[in-house]
Amino acid sequence: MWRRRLGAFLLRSPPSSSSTAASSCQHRRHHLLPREEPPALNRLARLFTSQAGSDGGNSQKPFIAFVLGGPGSGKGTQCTKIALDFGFAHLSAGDLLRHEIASGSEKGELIVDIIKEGRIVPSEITVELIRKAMEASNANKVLIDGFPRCEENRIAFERIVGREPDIVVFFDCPEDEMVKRLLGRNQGRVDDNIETIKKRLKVFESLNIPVIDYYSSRGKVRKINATGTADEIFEAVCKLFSSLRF
Ligand SMILES: Nc1ncnc2c1ncn2[C@@H]1O[C@H](COP(=O)(O)OP(=O)(O)OP(=O)(O)O)[C@@H](O)[C@H]1O
Ligand SMILES: Nc1ccn([C@@H]2O[C@H](COP(=O)(O)O)[C@@H](O)[C@H]2O)c(=O)n1
Ligand SMILES: [Mg+2]
Repeated sequence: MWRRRLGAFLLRSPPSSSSTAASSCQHRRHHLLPREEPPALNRLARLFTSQAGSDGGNSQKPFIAFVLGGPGSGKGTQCTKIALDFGFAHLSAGDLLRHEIASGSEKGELIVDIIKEGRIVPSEITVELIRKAMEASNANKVLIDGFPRCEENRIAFERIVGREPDIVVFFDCPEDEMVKRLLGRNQGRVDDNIETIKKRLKVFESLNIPVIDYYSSRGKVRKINATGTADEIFEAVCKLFSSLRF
């Protein structure tokens, strides 16, 4: 448990200020269960689910949701809410890369240059960070935010982790809205400037859309209209997650 908490503390984005009780999901499947279920309930839940136990024990394969969408479509914002309401571990590929930069490693120096250019970091690096984070979280349901960004990412994940996602959530947002949001983000990110944003939008169209098309052809994509307020979008997210069996 401590490993899960430490992992989550290190690897999750800080909760957004909009993640209030008022904005939490009206449809959520946890309404009848407290978030930290007592041990007896954990054991009972485990008997009735195909996945690992709700104490986070990941002795079986976790439920994996890839979360995709253009830059600024609101992936991080919605993942924070999903993690809170549905008990998912939230692993953001971008946050893991930024964490590597902050560590001062040699790899970090390479990564920061790539992020400034809006390009994609070599898949071996990103997948290894995700693999380790999944292991550290020991979670039975995981959101992998901002991954895979290209076919190379996708193939490397399948090879190294040995899994496909259970679902792919796609936040569909018009470009002008994404640009507006990114320019207003104000979190000191090296890629939140108009030059990098233009490059990221091109990379999204040319490399990420084909991955979404690939998963669509496999029936895994759940598209969500990402316009409107974060709370309005979360209503649609809640309908989706309440309908899932994990
Ligand atoms: N529905 C919304 N309406 C207006 N602003 C939003 C909405 N959702 C998120 N934002 C804001 O837009 C900015 C980008 O959101 P967020 O960081 O969640 O996007 P993202 O898809 O994770 O972007 P990136 O790919 O760059 O990490 C943030 O400042 C966030 O607070
Ligand atoms: N799979 C990924 C994810 C991210 N990157 C790089 O990080 C930048 C920021 O990512 P966000 O998810 O926080 O938007 C992104 O533009 C890429 O440069 C990556 O290479 N591979
Ligand atoms: Mg993000």
